[in-house]
Amino acid sequence: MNSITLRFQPALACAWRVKTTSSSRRIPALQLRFCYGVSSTDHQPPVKTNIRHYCSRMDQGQGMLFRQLFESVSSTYTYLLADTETKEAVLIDPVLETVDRDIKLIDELGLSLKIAVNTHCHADHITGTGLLKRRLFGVKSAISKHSGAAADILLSEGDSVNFGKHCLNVRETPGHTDGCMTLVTGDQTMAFTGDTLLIRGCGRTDFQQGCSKKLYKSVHEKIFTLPGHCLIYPAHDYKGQTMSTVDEEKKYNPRLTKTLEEFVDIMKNLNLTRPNKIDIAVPANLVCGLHDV
Ligand SMILES: N[C@@H](CCC(=O)N[C@@H](CSS)C(=O)NCC(=O)O)C(=O)O
Ligand SMILES: [Fe+2]
Repeated sequence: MNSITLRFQPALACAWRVKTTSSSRRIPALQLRFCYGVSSTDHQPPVKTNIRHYCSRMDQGQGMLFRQLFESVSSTYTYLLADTETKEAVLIDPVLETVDRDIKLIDELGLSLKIAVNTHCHADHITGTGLLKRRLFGVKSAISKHSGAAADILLSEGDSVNFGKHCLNVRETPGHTDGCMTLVTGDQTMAFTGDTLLIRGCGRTDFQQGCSKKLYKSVHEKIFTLPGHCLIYPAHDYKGQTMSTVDEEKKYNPRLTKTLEEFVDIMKNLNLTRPNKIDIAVPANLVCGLHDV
């Protein structure tokens, strides 16, 4: 019997589990992932495991809706945030292939998507931003002004993305790319770190404008200075982990706990393969993803 896990996580609960007798059973519009997932230790090839770290977030009575969504081909997290009163919503890092899922959820929840924001110009997948703008009236795209990409809103340090009474504050965190940003909720309880800080890892620095020294400085000065309890939500996870905290990463991140010199050396020797889609994703993402859609 296969166990499949819905990677669509409501704010108050952990992941839902569904038992089925067939691996081909389909549940439309929700992301399914087999319990036998992919995991690896740092720098090691993936191995099969049934380990899952589920995401949970206590309702803090602040009137903010939050959903973490997963795209399994590129292992990308997309985040939906909204003001529960005004219904204004923001999507962080939407993926082209999951735009239908995102629109369906936005409709079901009665939300009005205002802004689709990318934490950086992604190299491994095409952003869903351009298609969302075509499909939903009034949506604006946003990205860092240092990314070199076109968007309706070009963000820089100290800017904020507002939705209802909530906001995301921009912290520039270059290193993986020049235009990487970390988006921090107004109350500093959540940080969307893109590829700058991954759970127990970090973004690679061997292409685009990658620079390991810059990344180290960004993490230490702009992320590790947030409150220790601040939740970390990255753009990717390849091991089934869904969230972390500033304190946890300061203590256990196998790369960022090292000295700068050791970190630079680790990053030089990652020996990762080039992302499969880099040659189509980067040019597409420089024009909001609307590249031969
Ligand atoms: N194999 C994947 C690409 C995986 C990869 O390179 N991930 C990036 C983030 S997407 S730009 C990364 O920074 N990884 C860091 C790490 O330590 O894994 C593909 O072909 O798409
Ligand atoms: Fe990236």
